Amino acid sequence: MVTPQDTKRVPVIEARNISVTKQEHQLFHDYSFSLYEGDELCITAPSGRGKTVLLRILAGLDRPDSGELFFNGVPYEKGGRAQLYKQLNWLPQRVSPLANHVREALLAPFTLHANYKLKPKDTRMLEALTAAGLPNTPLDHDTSSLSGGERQRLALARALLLNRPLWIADEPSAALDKEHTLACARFLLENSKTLLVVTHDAQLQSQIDQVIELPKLTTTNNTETQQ
Ligand SMILES: Nc1ncnc2c1ncn2[C@@H]1O[C@H](COP(=O)(O)OP(=O)(O)OP(=O)(O)O)[C@@H](O)[C@H]1O
Repeated sequence: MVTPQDTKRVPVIEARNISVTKQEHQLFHDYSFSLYEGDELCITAPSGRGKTVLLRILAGLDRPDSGELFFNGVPYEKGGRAQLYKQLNWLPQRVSPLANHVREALLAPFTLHANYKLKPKDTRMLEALTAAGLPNTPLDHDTSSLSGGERQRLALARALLLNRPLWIADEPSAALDKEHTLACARFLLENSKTLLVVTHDAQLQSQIDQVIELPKLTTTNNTETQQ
């Protein structure tokens, strides 16, 4: 939601007039979107409308067919994407444990040079697991034995350890029950400064400040508009 003050503020993430077609089906036409620092925003829409496609574009992982993306006013193509990657905790829909054991799974991002100095100690990792809803999980626990919901919570613990201000999460509660969904919402809200979530989950939506429905692309008089 854009307020009069927002006209002076620079969005953390801005998509300007993006268009995207997948398999001959246009998902976005001249679509614009802004996320401001401190926003807690949820995007919802019926299945297949393009929520994941949009999120991946905003997260700098895919490119639109046309249009521009900006991070703090800097075009993704001119350094904005690189700046975004330093600030972003990306929580994808399908979580990969990234390693055979919990400790290595949590440490995976810290093997990268950019994160190496932030490598957490065991005590910090155990605290993060507890905060993310996996208490009493040994660090040498085999990740292949984790359920889908436990994998999602492992990804939350990993994100917590990375300690970044901007969180983008795609269906973070997809494999969680009611109780864990509420805990997940609290966790996301407490640990992010700016939060963008895609979800169908009414319970998760109810916890988040703003909910926007992704507009449907309609065709009228040969003119396509995003409503
Ligand atoms: N890489 C791709 N190649 C071809 N088609 C794709 C690709 N990614 C997405 N699509 C198509 O784009 C459409 C939107 O996909 P997307 O995953 O964004 O939907 P969604 O709104 O997130 O749906 P859901 O709620 O079911 O996850 C779908 O029809 C999908 O098949």
